[in-house]
Amino acid sequence: MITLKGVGRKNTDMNNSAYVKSLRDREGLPTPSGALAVRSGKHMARFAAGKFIVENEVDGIAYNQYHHPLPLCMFQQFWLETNPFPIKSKNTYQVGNHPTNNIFVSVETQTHWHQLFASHLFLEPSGTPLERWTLRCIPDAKLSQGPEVFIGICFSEKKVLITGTGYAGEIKKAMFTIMNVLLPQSDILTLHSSAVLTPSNTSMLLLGLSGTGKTTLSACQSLRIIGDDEHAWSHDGIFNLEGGCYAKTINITPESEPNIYHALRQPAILENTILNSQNLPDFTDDRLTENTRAAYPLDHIPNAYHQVAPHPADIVFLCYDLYGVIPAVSRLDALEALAYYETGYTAKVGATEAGSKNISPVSSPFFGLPFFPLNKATYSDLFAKKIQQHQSRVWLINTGWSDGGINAGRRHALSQTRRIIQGIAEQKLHNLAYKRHPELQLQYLCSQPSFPLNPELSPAWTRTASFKQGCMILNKLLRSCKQTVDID
Ligand SMILES: Nc1ncnc2c1ncn2[C@@H]1O[C@H](COP(=O)(O)OP(=O)(O)O)[C@@H](O)[C@H]1O
Ligand SMILES: C=C(OP(=O)(O)O)C(=O)O
Ligand SMILES: [Mn+2]
Repeated sequence: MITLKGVGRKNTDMNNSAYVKSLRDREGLPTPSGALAVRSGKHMARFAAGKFIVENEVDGIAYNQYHHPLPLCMFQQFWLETNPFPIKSKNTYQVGNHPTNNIFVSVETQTHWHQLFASHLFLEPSGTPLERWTLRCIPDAKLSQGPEVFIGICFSEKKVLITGTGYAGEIKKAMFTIMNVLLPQSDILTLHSSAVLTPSNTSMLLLGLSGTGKTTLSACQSLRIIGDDEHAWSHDGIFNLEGGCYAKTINITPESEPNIYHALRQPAILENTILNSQNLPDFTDDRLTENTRAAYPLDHIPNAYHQVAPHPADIVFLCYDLYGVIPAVSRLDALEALAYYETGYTAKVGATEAGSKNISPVSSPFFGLPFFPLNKATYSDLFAKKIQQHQSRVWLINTGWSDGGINAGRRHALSQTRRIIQGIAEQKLHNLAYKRHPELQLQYLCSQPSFPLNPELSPAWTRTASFKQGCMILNKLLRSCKQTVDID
């Protein structure tokens, strides 16, 4: 019998049972820390092109390259086609850590490890749900007339169907997409962000597309993690939609990211990490994928905060700037904040989306367009209203490339970014000296003895043609922020 240590306090029974059954059925291997190493199969990244939403069921869906319309009868047919596949495991969870603004989802999986994933990422039911959904995940199913990978959402029958992919991230992101449709109907803004509680008992949100640092920066020694990826902002504060984290593990070390590294213990899942002959994970090995992932309950991070948190005093946009034109940290006024929120300039990094192996600049409104299916005005208007109502300060942090950009510069150091986040949380950045950006007009923090920054935009760099070219592209994006433009 396998003994369990360090199990988080939620979903404990389900965690234990799915973990043990997964090992029993040889779905994965136990690593020395007790984490379960599994492989997701051919697809090891989110399928960006493949989500379908049944048509004519919800007002305001903006169908685009991420969300395609599907007739109800097709969805029903696909569902029936998965009936012959044995369901190994079934359990019900809550999505949304709020007594009333939540939904219940019954998760049916073909493997125990996908159920274990659901038990880490979702919550034990305790509230009163707005709706009750069913999610079926059958990686082995090949639909007769469907695409190779199918992620379908049907609002009338409250069903989600995932076939053709075993990448566990699809499970959580499908539920996120549903929450992004349901909650705004009650004036609740949903955000692709991590969230932390600051020492002054306010919350801080960190919005960003995949790879910009949400998970890493939320797992920090001095701030309390609320969640690493999906949050909602309601009239009573900020709450996590999830109950666990889904962290990238490539090149992780106990020194670089101690909280996350130590969270990789029983019954965490390691997805697509290669093990050595002693079953020890080799986090440097990217032969399977660079997008190696770990899923674990929120309680695996010390001092996690499980309540509805106070309204955010500070909101940070994390941007992975390839051009090196965005300074380490800038403060945005309300108009700038809205423009950057609607534009979501950043880069796609690290193969989180299938097909995006190389880094490319992208505009992804709300820092996550693939998960926000409603008309853009829904999210923009709510964002504008909330920051105005709660007087939240908005910051833009570049976690990407500094002076010289990706071709000639270096990435902003994680230690410096952490120091900036800490400075914001402790309200130490307000009274420092700022400069006006020569091309983007932002007010950015300059290096000063009480808060050294290395590098700051150097005058030599700002005079170059490359700098001006990068700024021109970004300015164009910001001006055309009403429409999505892929600029690669
Ligand atoms: N300055 C920086 N800020 C944040 N992350 C950084 C920085 N420099 C390097 N990184 C690395 O970038 C990755 C960010 O990934 P992650 O936190 O998982 O992003 P997200 O949760 O937004 O998808 C991590 O591997 C982290 O170590
Ligand atoms: C799981 C994901 O989240 P992130 O990469 O933002 O952590 C994803 O985008 O597929
Ligand atoms: Mn993340």
